[in-house]
Amino acid sequence: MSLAVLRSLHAILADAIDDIQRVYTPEKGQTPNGHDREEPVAGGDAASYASPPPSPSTPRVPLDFPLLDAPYDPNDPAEQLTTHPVVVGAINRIVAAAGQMATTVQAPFYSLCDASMGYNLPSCLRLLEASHTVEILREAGPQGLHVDLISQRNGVDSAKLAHILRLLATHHFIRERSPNVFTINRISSLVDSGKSFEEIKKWESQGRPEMKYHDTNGVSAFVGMCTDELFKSSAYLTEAYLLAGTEPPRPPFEHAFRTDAGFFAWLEGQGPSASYCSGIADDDTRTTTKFRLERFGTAMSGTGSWEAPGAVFNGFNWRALAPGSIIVDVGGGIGSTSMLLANAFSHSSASTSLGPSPPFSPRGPNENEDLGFKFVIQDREVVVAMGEKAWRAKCPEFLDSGTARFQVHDFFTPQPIKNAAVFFLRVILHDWPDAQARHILLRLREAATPDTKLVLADFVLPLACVDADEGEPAGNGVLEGVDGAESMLAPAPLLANLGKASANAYWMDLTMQVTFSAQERTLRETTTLALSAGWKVVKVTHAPGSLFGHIVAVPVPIPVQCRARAGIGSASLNVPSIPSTADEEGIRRGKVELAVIERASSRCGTPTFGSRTDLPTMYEARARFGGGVAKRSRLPGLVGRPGAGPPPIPSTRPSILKQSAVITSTGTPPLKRKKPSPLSFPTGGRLSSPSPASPKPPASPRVPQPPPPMKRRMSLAQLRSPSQEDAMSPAPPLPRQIPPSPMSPQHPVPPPIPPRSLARRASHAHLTIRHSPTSSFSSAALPSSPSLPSQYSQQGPKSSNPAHGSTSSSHRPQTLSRPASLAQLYQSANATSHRASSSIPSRQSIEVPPRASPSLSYSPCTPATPVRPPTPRLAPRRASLAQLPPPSLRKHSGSVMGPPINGGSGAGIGGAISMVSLLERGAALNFGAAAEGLPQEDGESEPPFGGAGSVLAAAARIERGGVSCQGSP
Ligand SMILES: C[S@@+](CC[C@H](N)C(=O)[O-])C[C@H]1O[C@@H](n2cnc3c(N)ncnc32)[C@H](O)[C@@H]1O
Repeated sequence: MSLAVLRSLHAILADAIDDIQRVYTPEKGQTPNGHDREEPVAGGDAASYASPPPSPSTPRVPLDFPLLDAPYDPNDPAEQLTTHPVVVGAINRIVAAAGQMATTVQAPFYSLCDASMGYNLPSCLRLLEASHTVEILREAGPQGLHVDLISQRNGVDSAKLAHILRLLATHHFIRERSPNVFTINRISSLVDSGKSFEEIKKWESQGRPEMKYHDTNGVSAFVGMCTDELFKSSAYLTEAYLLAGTEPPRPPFEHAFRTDAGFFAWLEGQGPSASYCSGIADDDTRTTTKFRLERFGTAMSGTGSWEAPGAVFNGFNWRALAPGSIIVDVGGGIGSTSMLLANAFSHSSASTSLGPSPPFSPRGPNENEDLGFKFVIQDREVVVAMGEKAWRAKCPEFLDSGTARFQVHDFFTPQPIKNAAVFFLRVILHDWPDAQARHILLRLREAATPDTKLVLADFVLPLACVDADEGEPAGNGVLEGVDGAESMLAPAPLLANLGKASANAYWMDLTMQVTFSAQERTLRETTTLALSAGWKVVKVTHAPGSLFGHIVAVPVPIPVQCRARAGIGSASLNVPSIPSTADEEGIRRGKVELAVIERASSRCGTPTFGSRTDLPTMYEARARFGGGVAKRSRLPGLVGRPGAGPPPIPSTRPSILKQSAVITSTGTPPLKRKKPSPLSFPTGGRLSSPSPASPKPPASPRVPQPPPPMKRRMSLAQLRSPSQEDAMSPAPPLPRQIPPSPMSPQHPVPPPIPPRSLARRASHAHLTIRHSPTSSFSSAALPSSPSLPSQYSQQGPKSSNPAHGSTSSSHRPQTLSRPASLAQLYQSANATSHRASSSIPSRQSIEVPPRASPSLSYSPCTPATPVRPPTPRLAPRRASLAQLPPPSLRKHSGSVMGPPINGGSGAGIGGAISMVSLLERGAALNFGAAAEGLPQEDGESEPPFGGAGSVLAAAARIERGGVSCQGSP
């Protein structure tokens, strides 16, 4: 069965690559969408402005997919095509299938290593960003820079830096172009602030390191923040939830940074200083909370892009509202979403003041449309002041005309607007634990009329399995009648949530947990939560390619027990916010809730996760209708070029695939039809969600067109492009001969690939030495030079019997731990893969090491790779893990395990726990000495985290200050 699954995954990969190729090299006369080139018909439905007409900057085809080895260029037409919906869908399937495939075949222990030692990845990434190595490499140009020269500039020890950069290169974040010479690539170039290295150093010397992030797209700040305070916070998950025993648990962040001030209060300077780590000068501005606060603000500047462009318009049928309806933007921040809606549905006289128009003819709903909606944007005082200022500067007409107004309001207190048509909450609930979130919803329910709608905009986490009982009694019925609930992202054998392709939403979920004790929610969770506060969810909408959803709910009676639990009397809903239940438990719970709110209250003046920090320009507002271009990127050196069009924002990964209500290939019967939604809005409005029956959207390579939402589990075959083509890009298929799997015997023999290709992940590395059992050859005799001597080039006998390679441990291929050589192979494999384009290595390319041969199977270096003469040196052979008995593992784990090699998962940091901080502080060196002076953990001195194993106990000693390293995150 497993092989069958692998073949299915392989077919998904091949098919997805075909899809991409069709977009990048469409047939003559077609746009990359596969549409005939024609002007879209001006019309009234969503599809008509879902895609603007092709602009002069329409990419010329054929194109090739962007190179991993070249810097990211958002203005590159090939890069822009990556947001094409067919490409997005294909990418998702590739990421999901490849991730699942790798995890299926990889030795389980290595998967564990990838996850539990993956903490090295954010660590190295942080150093890359903080040492401004990306800027140094950008300035060095495409030839790259030797690590010694990088070291001379950024001051990081050259020998250490080489290994750090190599780990990053092994994970494809940078490139080792030749031995110890590194360049940036498509990924690391995103971290480029665009500032010159000298400039950054000058700011650092002036105590203004945050200047590096000013006027950037926020990626370098985001990476800095994630790999610093958020990474360290996550390491304390176990302390917070298991060992500390506090009720409710304090967020892991507070354990990591030894503060109870709350994340934002701490950022704002309350609580202990962040820079008391030994070895770091107290006045090093790079570790102060001021620096981190500034960095946070910049990091958040791009989070509006979580929401797929145009999603707010398709997430709710705004046109079904009565003219003059009142829309309350609860916790609306500076009112960015209201601004978009006001532009669309209220008098648009302000639009001229919003900046330049996009280069295509706008046909957004703001044209000739004035439904006279009124907007009330509620937030905390300090935010309201910021919002008013921003609107005054950009579109005072809306304020002057009364179309929009700001209102200071604490959403934990009774809602003052009693006649709202819509309460709109964008990324509010994800900031709060359930109790507080329920409280917010109850306050809105109190003020709702029978016709009031609640619209929640947040990530909607899918389950990792099929939600088979949705809507059925066994599933407790919460999803019964929820329009759109039956979506799933992928059929078997892929995970229902598209696995690794959806990772980002789950990263975000845990980030909300570790910083605020908050969370993203599944639809089931949100529906249950809403129901407990008197709201029945009736509809959920996702934009294609996004897990960010819009959830619509209508008022229903509040369950009695929820009124009691929340302190809401049965006679009146308008009650104090503290639970008034007389019993002790009620009082205790009330105090706990207040404590959570107080701890979190400091965030109210600060941009928080998901908040938009800029008002949209008219350009962006209109582009959002187009669904493809949202924000003018400020990527350094690459964007903002005169005349350059706006780059697309990177789309949120996951793609919702097209609906297909048929029996799946796995035999799943069609689920029964849901009851009609209680939302009785008339359909056919211009902003209604696209349906399969909608006219086909016009072609545009620049602005992706949304496929209809998928509602049913589909068969594997339907997952493939034809289903998407039906919906959005009816490209006449290329001669679509889906090749048989290259693994199958019938598959045509692909071009030969040199035997040195990294075709098989042998034990530990892709390096295999063929040696004779009788030979005394061992890696000890190998040169340790980063490059291989040419005489070691592929002279050895060809593998003839793959089985030979794995017969017994004594005949196992021996593996080497020579990072430079590994990198060299990586490079050659890279070259190979480029040559081979998208072909998947065939069996012919899989070199299973045979039994021994005294020769190495390496081929010569590519001409581009400078080869240094070998420096023979004794190199201890890294034993195959399988050869080592468990005690060796324990004793010599450091020498057994190599760094995770590509092909494994992303950096799982969940397992890092307190190890991280210990290693980070170098505290392990001092455990013994420090522990001597400490009281025993026998009750006399209680360990801070309730006692633990040795590492945790050591961590506890550090916490008590008993260890000489006073490290701090
Ligand atoms: C993640 S932001 C979302 C802002 C806005 N909805 C958006 O989409 O950009 C959360 C917002 O909740 C606001 N907030 C936090 N606590 C609040 C409270 N007790 N009452 C009202 N607003 C609050 C914050 O000030 C912040 O603007």
